[in-house]
Amino acid sequence: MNGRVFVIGLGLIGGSLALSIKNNHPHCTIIGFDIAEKNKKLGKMLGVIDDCVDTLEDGAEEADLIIIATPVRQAEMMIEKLAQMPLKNDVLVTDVGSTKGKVVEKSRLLQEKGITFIGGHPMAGSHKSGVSASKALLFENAFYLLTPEETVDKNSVQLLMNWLSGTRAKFLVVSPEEHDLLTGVISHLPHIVAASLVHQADDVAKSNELVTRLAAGGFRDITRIASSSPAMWRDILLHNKTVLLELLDKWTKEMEKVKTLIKTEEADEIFDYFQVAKNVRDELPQNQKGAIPAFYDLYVDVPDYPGIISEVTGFLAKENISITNIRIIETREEIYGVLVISFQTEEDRKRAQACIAAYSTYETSIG
Ligand SMILES: NC(=O)c1ccc[n+]([C@@H]2O[C@H](COP(=O)([O-])OP(=O)(O)OC[C@H]3O[C@@H](n4cnc5c(N)ncnc54)[C@H](O)[C@@H]3O)[C@@H](O)[C@H]2O)c1
Ligand SMILES: O=C(O)C(=O)C[C@]1(C(=O)O)C=C[C@@H](O)C=C1
Repeated sequence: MNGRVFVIGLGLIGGSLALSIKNNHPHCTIIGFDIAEKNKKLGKMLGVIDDCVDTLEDGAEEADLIIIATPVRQAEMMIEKLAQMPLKNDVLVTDVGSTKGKVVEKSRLLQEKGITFIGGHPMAGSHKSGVSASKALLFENAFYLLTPEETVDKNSVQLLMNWLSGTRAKFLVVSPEEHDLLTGVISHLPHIVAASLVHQADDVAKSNELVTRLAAGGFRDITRIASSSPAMWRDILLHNKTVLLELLDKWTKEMEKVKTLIKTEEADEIFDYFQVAKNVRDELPQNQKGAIPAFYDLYVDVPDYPGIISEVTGFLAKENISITNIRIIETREEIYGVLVISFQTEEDRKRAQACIAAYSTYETSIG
């Protein structure tokens, strides 16, 4: 497709969408805008956008597709501003925000001007922020939720899906209310719980610094998402207030139930509690992103000596396997460490596992 795409907010999601659109529509022009000058420069330098503009007006006026990719309260402001600007009659406006109710409500300002708005939410991401973390295939196999109002015609929805086909995501139309309930359960509440676990550990660490040194494996897995952007999550909680207050009530009751089981030492019921959770968790689809992180981690048990990281990355370099992240978790202090290497695709992870097995005797696992 030809045309001009205007991305407002050059962060992880705006940048990833820009890359995926360019992949499938190489003849389109992608223009970027961000309140932070450095993000515009970085976006251009990394080839994520073709060009950038100084003002919202400069990018919006000639655009055929406008993507709002800022935190959700800023997205509302962007809609207000766009509704006061001269735009092309047939421009399509969409957003990527993690909440939909308030954004879609605000979009009626655009609809009153005859401008089509379709709420959108690619259901994959990362705890990393910023345009430098952008990936063209971040949304591959993930669900991409769309929340068009009834007044939006089907051709516009199809047109948006065509623009976004390079994401290789699976589109699903839901109402804004259903969206906010579902994401409240599988994304927003878990982020609150992850942050609360970190706060709790940090509190204990004030009197016992071993806590942070020992925090490995399980704690790191369950709290990875606590490293996400605080600005993004502040906005999400404020937007999805009603749903989250209800979910937090239910969560509190659930924790009370567990407390009682422990107090009364109900061994069989405690077993069942974990067994049911295990069954449900084990049945989650494996090959899709979404609630499952968009990075593929490989755990390598390595002896703890200087140069071990370059040794292992050297094996991977020989086979031309690129990595996106690497870190050591020290679970068994001074003897062995666990090297966690992240890859962009499942295929890269499999190749890496075979490569490490060929070059060394280090044990690997996929966590
Ligand atoms: N991170 C995820 O996992 C994820 C996944 C799906 C959807 N989302 C949603 O996508 C949106 C963006 O998240 P992200 O992870 O890309 O965040 P990010 O912090 O990486 O990027 C947001 C960008 O918006 C810019 N920005 C903020 N206010 C602005 C304004 N008024 N005008 C122009 N630019 C502005 C920031 O400078 C930043 O570059 C959020 O609404 C979030 O809810 C995030
Ligand atoms: O994988 C992560 O780090 C994410 O938190 C991604 C995640 C999620 O909760 O699944 C976060 C918020 C978005 O709205 C969609 C996806």
